[in-house]
Amino acid sequence: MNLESLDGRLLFALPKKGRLHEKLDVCLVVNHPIALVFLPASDIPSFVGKGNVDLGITGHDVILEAKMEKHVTEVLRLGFGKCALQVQVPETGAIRTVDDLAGKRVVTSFEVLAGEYFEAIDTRLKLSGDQKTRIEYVGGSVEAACALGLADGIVDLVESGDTMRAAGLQAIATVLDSEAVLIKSSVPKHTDLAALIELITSRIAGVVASSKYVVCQYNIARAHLPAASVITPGRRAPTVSPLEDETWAAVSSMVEKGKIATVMDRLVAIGAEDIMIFNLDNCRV
Ligand SMILES: Nc1ncnc2c1ncn2[C@@H]1O[C@H](COP(=O)(O)OP(=O)(O)OP(=O)(O)O)[C@@H](O)[C@H]1O
Ligand SMILES: O=P(O)(O)OC[C@H]1O[C@H](OP(=O)(O)OP(=O)(O)O)[C@H](O)[C@@H]1O
Repeated sequence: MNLESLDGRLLFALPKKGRLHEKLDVCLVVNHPIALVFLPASDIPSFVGKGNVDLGITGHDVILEAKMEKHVTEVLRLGFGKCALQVQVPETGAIRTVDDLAGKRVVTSFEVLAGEYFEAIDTRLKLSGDQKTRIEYVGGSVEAACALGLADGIVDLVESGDTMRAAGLQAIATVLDSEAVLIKSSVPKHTDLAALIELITSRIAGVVASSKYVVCQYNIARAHLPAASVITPGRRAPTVSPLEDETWAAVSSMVEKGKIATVMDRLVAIGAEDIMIFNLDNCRV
C-alpha cells in the first residue's frame, strides 16, 4: 500500500476474513476520498477507537471484548452477524445453572466478557481465592474443550446452535447478544471528515432499512379506507391513489418485512384485493 495515497482520505476498516467479511458486499470507492482497509475484526475497535481509522464494521461483542465501548460510537446496527455469547455445559453432566458452574473451569475466546460475567457471580456467591471460577483462553474450537477434559463449561458464540449441539453441549445462560455494527471514533482525529462520515452512514442506513421493509400495494373499496389505513399506516401515511372505478382506491405503504404475512391476512379480511408485495433495493427513511 502506498501510504501517501491514504492522505486526506476517510479510512473505513472492514473485516479481512471470517464470518463478518463473508457477509459484506464491498465496492471500491472511486468518487469519494475514501480508502477501504481490511483488518482483523478483533483489531477494528482499537484502530477506530484511537482515531487512526475513521469508520469500521465489526461485531458488538468484539467491541466489548476489546474494552473499546467508551472510545467508539456504534452508529448503526447492520442486521447481519447476529449471534449470542452463551455459557454452555455438557448436556449429560450435572451442571444445570451458572451457579453450579461457578468455581469450576471455563474455557473461552472471550476472556474479558466471560471474566466479567463470572466475577459478578463469584462475588454474589462469595467465592474468593482458589474458590473463584477459572477462566482459560483458547483461540478457536472452544466447543471441544469440555470433551477434551479441559473445561467444565465454555463461553462461546451461538448462531444456529449446530456447533453446540454437535459437541453435546447446551446453553444455560446468555452473556450478550451481538450483531455487526458500524462504528466511528468517539474522539475523531480527522474532524474535517465529519460530513463525509455522515454521508456514508446515511447511505449504509438506507441499504440496511431497505432490507427491513417491503412495499405493500392493494386495491380497496373506499368505504374500507379508514380500516385499511390502520392496518398499513406507512411511515408517515399511506399513499392513496384514485382508480377509474370511483368507489375503489389503490393504496401503497411501507410495511416491516416481519409483519407482512399478518398484514396481508388482515387486509384480505377487510376486503382488499390484488395485494402485491415489492422488495426494496435501497431507500432513505
Ligand atoms: N456463528 C456466527 N454467526 C454469526 N456471527 C458470528 C458467528 N460467529 C462469529 N460471529 C461474529 O463474527 C465475529 C468474528 O468471528 P469469526 O469467527 O468470523 O472470527 P474471525 O477471527 O474473523 O474468523 P475465523 O474464526 O474464521 O478465523 C464474531 O466476533 C461475531 O461478532
Ligand atoms: O451456532 P452456530 O451457527 O453453529 O455458530 C457458532 C460457531 O460459529 C463460531 O465459530 P466459527 O465457525 O467462526 O469458527 P472459530 O471456531 O474459528 O471461531 C462460534 O465460535 C461457534 O463455534
